Amino acid sequence: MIEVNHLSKRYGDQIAVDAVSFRCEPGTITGFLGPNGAGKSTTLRMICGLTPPTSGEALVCGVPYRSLPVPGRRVGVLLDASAQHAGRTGREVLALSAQVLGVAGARVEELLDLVGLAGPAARKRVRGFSLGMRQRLGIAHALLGEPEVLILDEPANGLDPEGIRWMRHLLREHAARGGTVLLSSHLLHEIERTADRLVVIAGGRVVGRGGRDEILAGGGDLEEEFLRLTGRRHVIEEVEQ
Ligand SMILES: Nc1ncnc2c1ncn2[C@@H]1O[C@H](COP(=O)(O)OP(=O)(O)OP(=O)(O)O)[C@@H](O)[C@H]1O
Repeated sequence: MIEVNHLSKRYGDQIAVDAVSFRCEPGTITGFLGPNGAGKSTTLRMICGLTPPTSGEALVCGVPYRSLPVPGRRVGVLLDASAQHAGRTGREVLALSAQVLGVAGARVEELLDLVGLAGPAARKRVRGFSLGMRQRLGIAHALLGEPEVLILDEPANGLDPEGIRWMRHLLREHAARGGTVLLSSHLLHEIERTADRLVVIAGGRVVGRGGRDEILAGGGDLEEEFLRLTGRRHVIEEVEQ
């Protein structure tokens, strides 16, 4: 469960996130959408205790993220796939975190296999990884502590079509087991297929929130609805004229 209550972040004169509220329930995948600079990453960083909010609060499993005794056991986070130590191999990255989380070494091998980084890839240093391989390692890292909540910022970035499909199944299975998923992405078609709930923000404010079918009840696709909600449709129409 994730609860975001009137969360705001101000940088100087600029309000990056403005009284954002939403909930992500167990057993659901929530797609978090918005144009560039809308405030998605800032919101996710505040939920994960990396950026202090100016006001409001975010609770994960009922408490602020930083109050969880071993956060990686409750919440799997992927915010920046390039944040891993470039000089370590994929196996080393996971083995170090497994020690911190008190996770058995066998889980590292299981995850390398699950994300397609077993064999020679596991011995390669992260600096030699493609973007897709970094994302796969980041997803393995998020899953390491068998958390019930997953918070993923653009996890499909750099994945090939097979990888995107694999991730969709992985997230659906996680939700089917009662897990909670919050997923930001610019891949609207993918979000439309994966998420069952949507939160749309623009200019730091929530402009749409609800079940996917409810939001798409007008009969349009998610791209149309996204452009309407975020007030960008007229910009596209001007460009197309
Ligand atoms: N550390 C910071 N200092 C100052 N301004 C910031 C900082 N971090 C984010 N911002 C500003 O806050 C706004 C929201 O940024 P954020 O990265 O949350 O957007 P986003 O929705 O994740 O965008 P994108 O889709 O491009 O990744 C932007 O205007 C950004 O410039």
